[in-house]
Amino acid sequence: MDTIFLEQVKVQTKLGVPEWERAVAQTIILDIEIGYDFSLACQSDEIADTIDYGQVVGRIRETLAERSFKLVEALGEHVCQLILQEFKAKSVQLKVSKPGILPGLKALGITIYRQV
Ligand SMILES: Nc1nc2c(c(=O)[nH]1)N=C([C@H](O)[C@@H](O)CO)CN2
Repeated sequence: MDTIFLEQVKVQTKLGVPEWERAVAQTIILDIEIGYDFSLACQSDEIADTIDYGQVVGRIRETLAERSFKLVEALGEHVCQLILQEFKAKSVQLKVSKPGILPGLKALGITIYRQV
């Protein structure tokens, strides 16, 4: 499977189990691998034949600015479904990192894989 990767995408969103944590947006970091057959785009050289990664980042930032989640797991599922449904991706491998949450570690979070 061909993949498009987006590394260390910084996104502002309201995320956290306690209510106080969801009161203010915080920065989370996404690493995304999108599975898609872009062999047609390799031949045509047309953006219409692949997934426009700029559009993907824009939609993720837009939706996460509007939404609020308690769990990083729920946020991850939301992002995966957005990419699969809106961009017709075949699969999504996603890592969601929350930096600076616990003392003594750089970041924590989840990885999630979804495919159609
Ligand atoms: N498995 C998870 N554990 C925890 C989460 C989570 O989203 N998934 N979140 C929290 C809190 O939001 C914490 O990060 C800050 O108070 C705790 N555990």
